[in-house]
Amino acid sequence: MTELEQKQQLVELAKSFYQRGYSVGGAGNLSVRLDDNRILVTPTGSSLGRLDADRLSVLDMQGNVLSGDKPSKEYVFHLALYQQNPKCNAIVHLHSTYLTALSCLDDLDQDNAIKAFTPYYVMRVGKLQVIPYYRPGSPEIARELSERALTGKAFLLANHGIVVTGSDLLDAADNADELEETAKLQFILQGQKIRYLTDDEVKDLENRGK
Ligand SMILES: O=C(CO)COP(=O)(O)O
Repeated sequence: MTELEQKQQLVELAKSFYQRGYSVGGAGNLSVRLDDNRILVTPTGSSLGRLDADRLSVLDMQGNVLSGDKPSKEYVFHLALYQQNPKCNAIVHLHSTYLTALSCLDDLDQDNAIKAFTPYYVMRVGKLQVIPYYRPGSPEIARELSERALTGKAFLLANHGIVVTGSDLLDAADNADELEETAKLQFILQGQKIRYLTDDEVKDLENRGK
């Protein structure tokens, strides 16, 4: 893909999140690893529904702005994940309704906030680690994520939202979709007796990939 195509794809996927109600107002941010260790990231305060490809921020790995508008206040955690995990090539951060609702619950299992009950959750995401609450934009979020960068693809920021990574932007977006749907199902099933996947069923899925 050319750089222009990568920018256009980011604008298109961000709009899709916005149109489906996965982000409202100026919430959420997306990024992609470009060549030469540069990162494309959404500008701070921008609506995911109204991005302009020409104004997306391009950063180097030290966080210097090479072109475009001022980057998302969360660019530090995006860079931390790229620096720590060479397989992470795209990141989606959303305040989508069901995952954010989940992030506000007390007593979540910090190692995995959603116990597997559908195969695609296992195949795409695997587990959902919880990051303690810090204010949006806090460098502490970057510190916590960099410590866990090699241990999973999805992280629930307590009282805030979700961070999902992928091998490219389509993969990260599909992972985010799957995760939001899984959180929605978990709320729909609340109070009912769920048949969780067994450890053997989970292992079988992990060995196959998606
Ligand atoms: O979702 C957000 C913070 O967590 C939005 O911040 P930015 O507009 O700076 O990207």
